[in-house]
Amino acid sequence: MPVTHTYNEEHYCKSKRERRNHRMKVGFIGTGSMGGLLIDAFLSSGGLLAGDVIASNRSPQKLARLAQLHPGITLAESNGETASRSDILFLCVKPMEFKTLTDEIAHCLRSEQIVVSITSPVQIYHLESVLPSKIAKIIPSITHSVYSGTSLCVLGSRLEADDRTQLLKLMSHIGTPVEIYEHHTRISSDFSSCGPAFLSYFIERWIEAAVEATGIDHTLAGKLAGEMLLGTGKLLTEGEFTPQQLQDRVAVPGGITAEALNHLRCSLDGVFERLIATTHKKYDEDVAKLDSLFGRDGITRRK
Ligand SMILES: NC(=O)C1=CN([C@@H]2O[C@H](COP(=O)(O)OP(=O)(O)OC[C@H]3O[C@@H](n4cnc5c(N)ncnc54)[C@H](OP(=O)(O)O)[C@@H]3O)[C@@H](O)[C@H]2O)C=CC1
Ligand SMILES: O=C(O)[C@@H]1CCC=N1
Repeated sequence: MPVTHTYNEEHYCKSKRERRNHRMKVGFIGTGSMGGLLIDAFLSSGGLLAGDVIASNRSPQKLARLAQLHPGITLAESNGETASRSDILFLCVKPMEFKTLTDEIAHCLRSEQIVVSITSPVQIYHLESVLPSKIAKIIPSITHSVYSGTSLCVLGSRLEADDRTQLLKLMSHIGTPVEIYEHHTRISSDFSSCGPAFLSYFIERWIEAAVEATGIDHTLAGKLAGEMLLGTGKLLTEGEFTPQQLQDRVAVPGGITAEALNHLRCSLDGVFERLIATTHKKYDEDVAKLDSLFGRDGITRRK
């Protein structure tokens, strides 16, 4: 694909030696909820220095707030500038905003750069069909704001071993990167990035019922629930318990937990099957809309 460099081309197309010595620049287009969170987390974890970051956003107010929070980051004049100056470029806009954005920045990108989509329905084949760069999809999680949780990594066909190492190393500053098959993006993301919302809903309903039934203080119930979730997470990861083993350890035969688990088994029958059907239906609809936006001609959909 022919590539035209519009932004100060000579300055940024460095010789190989210069490139080896220069610090990696990481760009973010879209500094809303998730783009902003990623910048915050990379900077506060020490994964990136302020001077490594360049960002642009559609509305300038969010960028101004970001600059106040993180003096030293570069605010680009345009998405094209962010694109052309980044070694790794995170696209942090919503799915249906991708096509407009890729149309805008395609001519500013080069083959050695890595472009990362953080949204699940945008497929590697969508981006590889319109951008000259190496493409990855990395689905982050709100849990990265406390340097926790998994980031789901799908690596496109143009990435080389060094690129993979570089991306996984970067993501490991704010969470645990895990490589997945692209066809498992939705189900994996249900756990890692939607999961905090799903579990919070479960906890919220439980707390409300507890307050209503017993008069326990709402804040106290929230603290008990949060600490319990944290401990359960540790037992399932560091503690090497499986969910089944945890239930067996807590539910002594004939005890209260065993009785309550029997109740949950009946009450939750079919809930998770319907939850998965819901997320996958929405995902399939979004992929179909993106197929139409990006144009299916010449695109081979990989399963
Ligand atoms: N929230 C989460 O926990 C997770 C979200 N994601 C994914 O992240 C993506 C972004 O979500 P989120 O951050 O919540 O959404 P937001 O709406 O908060 O952020 C999107 C940002 O993109 C900006 N934007 C849109 N179009 C352009 C453009 N052409 N050029 C520059 N900036 C643009 C918007 O600017 P403006 O200020 O004008 O609105 C906005 O700031 C979604 O696809 C979501 O699925 C992935 C994992 C977890
Ligand atoms: O694109 C996604 O799947 C993510 C998960 C949470 C919100 N958006």
